[in-house]
Amino acid sequence: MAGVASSSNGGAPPPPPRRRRVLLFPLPFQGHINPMLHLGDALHARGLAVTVLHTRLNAPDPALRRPEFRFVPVPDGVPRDVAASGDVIAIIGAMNAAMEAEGAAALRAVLLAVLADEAQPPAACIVFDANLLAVPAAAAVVGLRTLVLRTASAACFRCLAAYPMLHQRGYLPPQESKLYMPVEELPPLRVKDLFYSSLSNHDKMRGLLARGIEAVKSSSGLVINTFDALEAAELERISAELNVPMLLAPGPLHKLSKNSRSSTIIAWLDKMPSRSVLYVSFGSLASMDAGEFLEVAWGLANSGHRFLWVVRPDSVRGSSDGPAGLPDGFEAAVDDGRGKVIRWAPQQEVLAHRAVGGFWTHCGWNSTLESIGEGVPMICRPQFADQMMNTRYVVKVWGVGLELEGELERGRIERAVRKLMEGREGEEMRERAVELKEKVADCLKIGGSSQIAIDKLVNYIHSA
Ligand SMILES: O=c1ccn([C@@H]2O[C@H](COP(=O)(O)OP(=O)(O)O[C@H]3O[C@H](CO)[C@@H](O)[C@H](O)[C@H]3O)[C@@H](O)[C@H]2O)c(=O)[nH]1
Repeated sequence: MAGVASSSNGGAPPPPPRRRRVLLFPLPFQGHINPMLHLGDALHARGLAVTVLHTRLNAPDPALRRPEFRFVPVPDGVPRDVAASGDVIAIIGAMNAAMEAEGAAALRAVLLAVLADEAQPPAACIVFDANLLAVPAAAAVVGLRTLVLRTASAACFRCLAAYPMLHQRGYLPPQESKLYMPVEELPPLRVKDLFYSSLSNHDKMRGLLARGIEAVKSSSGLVINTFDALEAAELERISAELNVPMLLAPGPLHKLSKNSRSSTIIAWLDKMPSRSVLYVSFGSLASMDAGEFLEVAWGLANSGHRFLWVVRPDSVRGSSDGPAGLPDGFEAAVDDGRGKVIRWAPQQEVLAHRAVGGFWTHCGWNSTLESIGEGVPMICRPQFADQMMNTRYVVKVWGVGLELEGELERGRIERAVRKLMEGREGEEMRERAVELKEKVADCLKIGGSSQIAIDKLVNYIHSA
């Protein structure tokens, strides 16, 4: 009976389980840092201490830092010219080469120092981004268990695991004449939806992927930022086809985080009617040329709809010195206050705002999940990597968006905006998006699939 059983400590309640610590190591890009920090928020909320390793490149923005986490720098060794090139595959390659040098000595030294920190609870494992290839060997040497976080979809992981097969069977590299050919092994994808790299980076990409898959198989488990109701079939196929020790889908991770940012842009949205604003943003990496930028500006202005457009300082190729200039006459065309151009948005808060009725996105996986999580339908304009396959799922599988294909041209943009914001088709997409939002809410409830996945992860961490 509780409270009366005798015990060797004289009837005192048993001590609480020893607090444990989890180490997180994201890749130095916003789209990878955000989900890792959100995972950290969810684990911290379950009582775990969190230490975030970061390279010079991925030192999280001060606005994203959490006072309750510890942040520890790791030397990345990426030469400045490579870092400045913006070539993601080259940056990852240089980082892995430098980190793996001398048996990953620098990373091992950091891990040993972190493990030796007696002011912190004992470290139980490291969750690392799938692309950081030096981690498994370094963690093994210091006796730390590993888990891999994939920040893209389950469908994307499946596609990457199939990369050798896609080459052997002639789907890749993609040929112009076969772009619309279905990939029978990976429905509903077509050749044009596949993740592939430019030919110049092809061998690096192949090596990176092969080792990334090995890292998953040799770790204790794989965490994918997705949720069961969204990608049930893809998750099942991963379980059946790949020998992954533990597969967890606790997403959408941003919904497990209570971290929110305020901004003057929210006050602007507060003044707008419900569902009247199109939010336009292409993530943290995608860019366009000056001609396309002009077409986007006029397409938005001519649509007659309200919009909030994120133009990063490096959004227009060849203009990294400052924000791209808006075309003459543009501001006058929207001077009724219906358009706003900003350099960066608190995106999750913007998408959650009742005034936002649509999202024109590049379909990075975080943006896709953030839109789905708020029931906001999308105009999809993918550029590279997994964005084409995310678009395919948004349009064909979930029916919550339309694709803007072909050359970026103002008339085409205007028509797409009108279709989403005022057409019957757009309304149907919005209804389906709201249904998906409800599924997100279900998976986040106590007993929901995402919460169960986090429970399993916490149990695993405590099992050390
Ligand atoms: O003004 C902005 C623009 C973006 N974001 C945030 O930045 C992140 C962007 O992530 P994502 O939408 O995934 O785009 P990318 O930055 O392009 O992400 C890279 O990483 C993703 C996850 O692996 C991949 O799906 C993408 O293709 C890849 O380009 C999201 O959390 C956004 O909320 C803001 O907060 N404010």
